[in-house]
Amino acid sequence: MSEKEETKDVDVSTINLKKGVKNLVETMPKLNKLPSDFILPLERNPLSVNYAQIPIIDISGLNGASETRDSTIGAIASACRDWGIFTITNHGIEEALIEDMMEVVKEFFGLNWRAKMKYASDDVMSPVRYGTSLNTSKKHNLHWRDFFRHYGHPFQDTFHLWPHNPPNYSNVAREYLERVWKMAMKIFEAISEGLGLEKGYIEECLGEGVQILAANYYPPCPEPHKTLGLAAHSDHGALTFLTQNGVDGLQIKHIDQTWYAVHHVPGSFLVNIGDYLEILSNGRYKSVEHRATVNAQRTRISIAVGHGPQLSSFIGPASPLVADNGSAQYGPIKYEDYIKIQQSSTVRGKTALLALKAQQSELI
Ligand SMILES: O=C(O)CCC(=O)C(=O)O
Ligand SMILES: [Fe+2]
Repeated sequence: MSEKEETKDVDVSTINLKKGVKNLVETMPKLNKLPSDFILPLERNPLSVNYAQIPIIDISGLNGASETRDSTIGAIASACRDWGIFTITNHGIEEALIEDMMEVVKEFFGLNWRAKMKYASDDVMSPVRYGTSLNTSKKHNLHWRDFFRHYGHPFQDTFHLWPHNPPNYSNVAREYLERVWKMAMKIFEAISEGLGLEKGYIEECLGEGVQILAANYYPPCPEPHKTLGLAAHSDHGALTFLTQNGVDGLQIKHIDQTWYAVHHVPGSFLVNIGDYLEILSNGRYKSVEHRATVNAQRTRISIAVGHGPQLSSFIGPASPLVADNGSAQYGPIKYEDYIKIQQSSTVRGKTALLALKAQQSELI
């Protein structure tokens, strides 16, 4: 290849980009240079960071005798305070179900682009949504990711809208999401108790609640050190449960402001704190900023399931925790409005939450 060809930018039209990065790498198998739209202003090579030693918690202790239960609640409370992310093991969801879920997600992404584009939407609140990058309706640096999202619990509202292809997708996803929801409620009980609240406090705040599944597909990338699969952000809900296909790529920004890579232990879930839990705890626990890196060799697939309050509810700190702190640090805001603000921004990080906090401090 001549010098000129090597330095030439790859021209990828907007139309082609809307079909996603999976389609891009498949239609341009010789692509060895990252198209300039994907180059992100990164301070340093995102692939050069160290692994974090995040806490690993055996949550079967929550079903044990009171001493074991208390020490498990204590471990969860410390992990929430010190890390905002932890690994849970012995959670009771069979590995076979997690593998089946990964398989149907993989099959969904394997459909041709026309089948997936049926679910394409620029509306961030669309109950079922396929897309690429962050927000294709707005101009911004692109990310090396295709995604597919839909609501889970409460199932009666959207189950009929989930994909019918692959044929077993909706049944497998339903079983998976029901089990993850139950597991999340158990952890919310532990977190409530760890915060000194009644056991059922958080679950009650959630009302009917909302569960959102995000499946992310990161194909091999020609220059992975110049871009990201997903830019730094925090999740808007209370807790997100993440599993992946055996390929690492998640990174977190620790309290010391350093980025660390996170290893996923097969069969476990990574659990991370989102903005709603930071708000509810009146800032005792902080949502963890995280991002996804990509690599040159292997496709990475992750499945993240977020849990938050029902969309119509007004969110704010738990009153017993406001009494302790003296004043409410955040909100109130309708949860649905918060999601719209957070999801529509092309500059992520924790900007939405910081704006909510700043707004509140002006009122105090
Ligand atoms: O792929 C990952 O590891 C992160 C996914 C994520 O942060 C999300 O879907 O919100
Ligand atoms: Fe996330």
